[in-house]
Amino acid sequence: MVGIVLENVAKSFTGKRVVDGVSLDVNDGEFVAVLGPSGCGKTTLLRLVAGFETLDAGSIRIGGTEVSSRQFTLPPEKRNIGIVFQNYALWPHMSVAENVGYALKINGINAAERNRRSLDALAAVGMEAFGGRAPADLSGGQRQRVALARCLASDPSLMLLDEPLANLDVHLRASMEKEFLEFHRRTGASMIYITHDQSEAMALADRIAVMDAGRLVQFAAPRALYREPQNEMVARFIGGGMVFPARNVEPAARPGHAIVEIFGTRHQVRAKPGQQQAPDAKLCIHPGEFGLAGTEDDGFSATVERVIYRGSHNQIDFHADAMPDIPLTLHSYDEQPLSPGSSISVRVNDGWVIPAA
Ligand SMILES: Nc1ncnc2c1ncn2[C@@H]1O[C@H](COP(=O)(O)OP(=O)(O)OP(=O)(O)O)[C@@H](O)[C@H]1O
Repeated sequence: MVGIVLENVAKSFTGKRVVDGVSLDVNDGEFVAVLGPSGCGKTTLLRLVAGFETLDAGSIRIGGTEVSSRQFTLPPEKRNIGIVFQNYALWPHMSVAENVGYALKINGINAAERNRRSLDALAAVGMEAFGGRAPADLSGGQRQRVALARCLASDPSLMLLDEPLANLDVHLRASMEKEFLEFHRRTGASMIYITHDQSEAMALADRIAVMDAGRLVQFAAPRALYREPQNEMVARFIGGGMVFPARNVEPAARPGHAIVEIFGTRHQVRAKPGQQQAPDAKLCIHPGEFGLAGTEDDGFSATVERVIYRGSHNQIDFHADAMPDIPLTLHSYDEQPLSPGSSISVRVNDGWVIPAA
């Protein structure tokens, strides 16, 4: 187990900054997901940590030892890291067991020991019966398990995973998520897991690093990212957050709260401690945080645009009558029949004032 420290890491390709001053501190044994839209620099960051790319600026330390700087790059094979890619990268001409034992062979580990460690690793991912098969005769999920076993066999202190579930169908992804958590618990290795799927990141990671255009925008536990996004991009990216204007922000008597005007009505929402009075702010609310107001509640007037049955709830798309251009959504658990054009009153159960930039 080792911690990883990235300090002001930068990388450009053909003059374009792809990773722009990223500092990140991954604790010993921590599971960190790196999340962000396509092209934001996630894979490049991972390749820098792995040692496949050289740094333009900054430094990377693994377990207290500097492995990359502007002047120096320790080669990947000397970093004691395991890497799992989305395309598994299994050798097609080798059996499953040979694939798992290959790195051990390269490292000069004798056949008996190699065999034992390969079998143990295959057993850990429930694939002990498949050692003699060719990778081509396995399903996608099984291949990904073999790729995990291969990592496990070489007993890395740090694992780098680049969208390892991207090629799997939705059911397999859910079962592989469990597999990763079990794998993490079992090995105690530090993990850096790249994904653009926020629900996957939320389900797996201790902390999530959200990247946008090469920069690290927020690094926090999933709950903190969801509840307290630091800017608009994170607010929208995580959990379908809606961002819209609030007016006349006043600090509330309750610490960590503020009273704001939302579509003409006053509501108490969460805010950073020390939130100042302000004429305007941006607010983040998730669909589950609005509710249909009862007669005794204060709500803002709105109009239903469409109702979608989602099994566990109805998704109600609507707009506030005060600002009809902003599309809003709430989840309703009542059986109350609503149809497009209905007038409703909407309660604000929770919300977050996005800190001013
Ligand atoms: N070797 C390279 N040469 C030139 N440009 C590159 C190279 N590698 C990556 N890029 C560019 O750097 C940017 C970031 O790429 P990167 O693969 O790191 O993003 P990503 O966040 O992993 O994207 P995705 O989720 O789509 O895989 C992209 O614009 C990409 O085209």
